[in-house]
Amino acid sequence: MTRDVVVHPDPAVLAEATAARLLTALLDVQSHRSPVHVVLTGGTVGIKVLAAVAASPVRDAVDWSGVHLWWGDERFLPDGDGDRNETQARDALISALGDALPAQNVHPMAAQSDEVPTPEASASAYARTLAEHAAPGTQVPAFDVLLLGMGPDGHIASLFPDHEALHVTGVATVAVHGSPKPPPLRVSLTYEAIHAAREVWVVAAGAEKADAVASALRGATVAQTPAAGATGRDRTRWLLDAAAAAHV
Ligand SMILES: O=C(O)[C@H](O)[C@@H](O)[C@H](O)[C@H](O)COP(=O)(O)O
Repeated sequence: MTRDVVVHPDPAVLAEATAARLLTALLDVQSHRSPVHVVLTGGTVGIKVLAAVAASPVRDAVDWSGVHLWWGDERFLPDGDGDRNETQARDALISALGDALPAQNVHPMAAQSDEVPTPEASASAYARTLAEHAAPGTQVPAFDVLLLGMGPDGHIASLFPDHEALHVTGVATVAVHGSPKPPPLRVSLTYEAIHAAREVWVVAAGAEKADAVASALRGATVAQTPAAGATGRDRTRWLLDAAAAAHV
C-alpha cells in the first residue's frame, strides 16, 4: 500500500483538485472495469468536492450508468432532513446528474422511519445491501475510491476517538450512539469495510485539523486518532490544504 500526502493552498483549491482527481480516477477505472464503486463522505469539504464534480465539464465524460455511490456514514435522521449526508449529496451532485445516474445505483443508508426505527436497523439493512453487491465470500464491493472527511478530533466517517464502534469487527456497518458531533445517532462503515477499499482518500482542510492530521500520519492509535486507521488496500491519499498540513 502506497501513501501520498498532497497539499493544496486553500480549501477551495483542495475541493476543486479532489474533484478533478476523482473524475480522472472514475475515467481511468471505467477504461478497464465496470461498475465503479465510490463511497461518499459527509462534512463541508466532502460536499464541496461533490459540488465541484457537478460543476466540472469533465463530469459528462463519466459513464454514470456504471457508477455506484455509497456512503461512509450517515446521520440517523428522517428522510429528506437537511442534515443527512444523503440530502446534501443529492443537492450538491446527484440531482444535477439526473437520469445519467440510475436511481438504483445510489445506495443511501436508510433514514429514520417507522420501518427503520433505530440506527441498528439501518446498519443491518446497509450491510445486507453491501453484501448483495459484493463478490462471493466478501461483505462489501471492492470500493474503487472511498472518500473520508476528518474532524478536529481525528474522527473519520462516524468513528470517533475512544468510541466502542472503533473495535467492531466481523461486520461492515455499525450503529453509533452518543456521537460527539451532532446528531448523536449515526450509522457508519467499520474499519473492515473501509480497509476493503482499493483507495482511501482522506480530505481535510483548516488549521483545526492540523494536530489530528499530524497525529494520524505519525502512527497514532486509532483510539486516539481514528484517521490513523484510514487505509486502503492499494493506496491511501491524504488530500490537505496548507492549514491542515501545517504540522506534517
Ligand atoms: O457525517 C459526518 O459528519 C461526516 O461524515 C464526518 O466524518 C465529516 O466528514 C468530518 O466531521 C469532517 O467534516 P468537515 O469537513 O465539515 O470538517
